[in-house]
Amino acid sequence: MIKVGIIGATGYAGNELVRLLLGHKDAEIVWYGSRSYIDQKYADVYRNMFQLVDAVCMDDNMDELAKQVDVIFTATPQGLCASLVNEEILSNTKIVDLSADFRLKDVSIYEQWYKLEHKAPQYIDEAVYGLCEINRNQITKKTRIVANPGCYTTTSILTLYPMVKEGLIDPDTIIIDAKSGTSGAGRGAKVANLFCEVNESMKAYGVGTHRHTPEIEEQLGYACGRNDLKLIFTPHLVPMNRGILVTAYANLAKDVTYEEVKAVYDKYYKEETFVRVLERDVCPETRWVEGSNFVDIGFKIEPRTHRLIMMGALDNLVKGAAGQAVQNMNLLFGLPETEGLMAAPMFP
Ligand SMILES: NC(=O)C1=CN([C@@H]2O[C@H](COP(=O)(O)OP(=O)(O)OC[C@H]3O[C@@H](n4cnc5c(N)ncnc54)[C@H](OP(=O)(O)O)[C@@H]3O)[C@@H](O)[C@H]2O)C=CC1
Ligand SMILES: CC(=O)N[C@@H](CCC(=O)OP(=O)(O)O)C(=O)O
Repeated sequence: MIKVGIIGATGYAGNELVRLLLGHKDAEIVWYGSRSYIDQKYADVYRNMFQLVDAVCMDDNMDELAKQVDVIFTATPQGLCASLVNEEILSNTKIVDLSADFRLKDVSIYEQWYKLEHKAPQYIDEAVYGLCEINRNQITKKTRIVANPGCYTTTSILTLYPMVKEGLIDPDTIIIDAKSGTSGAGRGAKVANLFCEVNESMKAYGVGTHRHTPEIEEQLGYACGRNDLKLIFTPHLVPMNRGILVTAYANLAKDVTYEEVKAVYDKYYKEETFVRVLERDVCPETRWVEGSNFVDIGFKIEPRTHRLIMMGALDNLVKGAAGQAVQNMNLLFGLPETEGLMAAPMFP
């Protein structure tokens, strides 16, 4: 049994980790970390766990936790994991960090976009960017830190990656329009996320400045061998609980047919359990992936403007956070990658 500790178990991503790990046959949660609910029963914070979880919440003492568990998930705000991690911890356990602390390889870009001083830059190089479908060979029993990609970035990169990698689109013309449900903003109380502020409305935010922009640029830059790739990423907040929908646009680099584009997507994803390339003219919808670890992808060639329109949908709390983190844990311990993750999407 893999012993698991979760720092940030009382957040939305943390609760989703708990839900998924309860159904995992090789993992046992032994530490429900919290800042605000220490000594309170976890099931009193999240009543969906009534009679399923007896444990009380513990503090975020990562040094102590590292001695007790095989893997720690940090589902905490940006900067916290980097401020806690040290060599002794990493000699005792593995870390899957759901925040962005180890995602960007250039610390100055992290500090510029996150407006935070990075407290552990010495671990950035060894951390593996845990986008499993692309980097699974780098995630092994020897890996100590996995930087779990974010929700917008997972959707955007998986949707665009084959097209960029195979040169079907001009990467300098990429525009990503993304939409997220409100759980993407976390459970913490913020006026902007109150019911009346979000319900019956939609808005763009972080326009031209959203911190996921350099993460997508870096990863798609690797795909086309460029370290200067720039693109436009515009997120929107929509009044639903879960889900990310990405619609991405780019100029075609050459004339292509539907069959040629489909063949490229199939080349990368036909064998991937969690990436579903949809049938011709079917557009992904968040409702068809909700509660699951699937990413649905569709596309349309737009001949009038010689562009390709690429679409992707996933559940921000599952493939966009906790599900991908469990997928990474499975890889770290040599388990079947799909263990604990094969629940079908729920509907309605
Ligand atoms: N929500 C999403 O869709 C996604 C989230 N992520 C990332 O996952 C991480 C968690 O996000 P999310 O669950 O939404 O956030 P929440 O705000 O819902 O939860 C944050 C968690 O971190 C804990 N926490 C906050 N501050 C501290 C601190 N100083 N020390 C210890 N624990 C602390 C909170 O504890 P308590 O409640 O007890 O105070 C809570 O458990 C973030 O880095 C986020 O960017 C990534 C992809 C998607
Ligand atoms: C709707 C909403 O507010 N979403 C969050 C991003 C989700 C997230 O969790 O961020 P990471 O992927 O960086 O971990 C935001 O835009 O800041």
